[in-house]
Amino acid sequence: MTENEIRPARALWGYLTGTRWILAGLLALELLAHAASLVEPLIARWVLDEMEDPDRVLTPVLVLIGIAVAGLVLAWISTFLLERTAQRVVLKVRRNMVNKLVHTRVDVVEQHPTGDFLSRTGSDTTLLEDTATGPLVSAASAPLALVAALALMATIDPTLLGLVVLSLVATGFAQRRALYRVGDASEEAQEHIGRMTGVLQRALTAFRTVKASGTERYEERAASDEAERAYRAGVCGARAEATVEVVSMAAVDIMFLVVLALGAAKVVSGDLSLGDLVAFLLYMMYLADPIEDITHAATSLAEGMAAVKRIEQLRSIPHEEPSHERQPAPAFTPNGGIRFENVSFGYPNRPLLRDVSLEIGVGLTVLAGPSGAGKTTMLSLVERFVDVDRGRVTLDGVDLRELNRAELRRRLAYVQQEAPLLGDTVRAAALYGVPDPEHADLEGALRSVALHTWVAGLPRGLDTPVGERGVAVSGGERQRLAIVRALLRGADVLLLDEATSQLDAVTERTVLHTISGHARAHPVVVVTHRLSIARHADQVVLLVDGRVQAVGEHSELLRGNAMYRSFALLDKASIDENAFPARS
Ligand SMILES: Nc1ncnc2c1ncn2[C@@H]1O[C@H](COP(=O)(O)OP(=O)(O)OP(=O)(O)O)[C@@H](O)[C@H]1O
Repeated sequence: MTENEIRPARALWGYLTGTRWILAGLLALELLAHAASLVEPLIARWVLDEMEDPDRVLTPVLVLIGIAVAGLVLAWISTFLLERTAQRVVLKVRRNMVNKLVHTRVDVVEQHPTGDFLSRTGSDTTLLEDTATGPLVSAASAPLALVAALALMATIDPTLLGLVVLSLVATGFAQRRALYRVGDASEEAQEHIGRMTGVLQRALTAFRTVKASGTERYEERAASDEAERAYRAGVCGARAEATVEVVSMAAVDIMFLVVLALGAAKVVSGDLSLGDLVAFLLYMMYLADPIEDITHAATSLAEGMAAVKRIEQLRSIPHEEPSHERQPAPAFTPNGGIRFENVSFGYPNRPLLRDVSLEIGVGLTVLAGPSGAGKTTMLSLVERFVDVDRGRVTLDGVDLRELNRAELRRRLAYVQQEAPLLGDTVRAAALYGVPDPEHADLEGALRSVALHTWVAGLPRGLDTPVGERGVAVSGGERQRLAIVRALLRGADVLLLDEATSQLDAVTERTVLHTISGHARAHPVVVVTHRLSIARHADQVVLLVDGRVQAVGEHSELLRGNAMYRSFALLDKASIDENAFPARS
């Protein structure tokens, strides 16, 4: 066995922790069932030997019936337990995968196709269900049953047994290659199913764009191409599986015929009694069962191992939380805040922030600058979605990398650029991630961003469904609901990434007042292209090409920085005194 085969086998063994005793019990039951079947030919011989005496034949017949009934009861119990155990194993693996996924790093999730994650968690684990218990028990019990049957056959006629063993070994060799093909084909099929899910997931997420671009056919083709590749791999696997099965069946048939011919000759020559030949042939027929079980177990395990490989790849994604983090975080002091100290950061093969130093205290800080300058990345560093390459970012003087990540994030409220809504209803979306939703002033927060009248007009008020991904809500409403959620978190620091970009001027004015009010007691960082808010900022940071080009008040930058002035001129509201009242 190569390391590539041993690793998934070891992983599968790991999944069985906690259910191994049940499996051992099931194995015992299975062996009992096999033992019962093994005794049957002996009793059949007993029946044949007693045929001439009707009084004595009744006992072996009754024993035969008793064994058959006991076999059926055992079969029911073991089938049920096998299924239940398989479900438990799959549940455990799914929980573990979900845990891995939600606790992994942001960059891992953002760089990996979502559909593939979904497919591994859903469809690969379903495949595991067929492997987790039944084939494993068969793989352990069937060979034992086979050996026991062979041992009993040896007591009848060693020459005939030699023939049978030879045939079995030859069969195993003939099936080997086909079994590898079953595993490879299954892995390939699952790979394509993952890609198909990815294509569909992407298309359905941007469904309006797909419709408006008239690209339904393109997306359809992309998804059905992947479905077809999965089908082709599946057919290839089915072919290999059929080969494995037929080789087994042929082996059993050929063995039976050869033994029958040779055995009959031996009976004629007087080397073997008729009863012995019948018993040997019954064992031959009995052998068909464990051989079929081994064949099924081998093909199921080949498919299961392919699924385990893909599950393990997902389970090996890195966890976000390094162990060295200190906890708890120091208490927030009003004079504290965030500080970037000579920070440099780059994405793989793409240097971005260069020697950024910046102090963000209580008050409103606006991060402005051209697209791609690194503004969102600066917020990502504060949230520790990514970590600095050089320098450090501190909160209240403590390096963020020394803080417990969960504790750090509890102290931050963040609205990401697309302001997605999570939660089924308006209420759930507004209270998502709020630590004490019972006591949150939802009404007041909605009023502060001018959403209260909108909510009052909804058919079911706060309990109105927002639709998947919040599509039943307009862009501006979504952004304001996201701001409500951030405000209600009661965090020390508020981070807003383009959170007002879809608001009309009047609504924006109300929201900016709320944000400015919040900034009187908290550090608030706003990333924006719309400089209307900059007039009210305590400091505006102009970030260009990953460097801080200028820091100052809006009016200072207007006077002293040509690039900022050109941005502001294009955004008339930022220099129009009447756009909304200036900061008092
Ligand atoms: N996860 C990532 N992996 C690789 N490159 C990234 C990643 N995230 C952002 N970038 C790149 O880093 C640069 C800065 O991105 P960032 O989102 O920080 O800019 P920004 O100033 O917020 O831009 P915008 O104003 O357009 O939102 C961009 O060129 C972007 O392509």
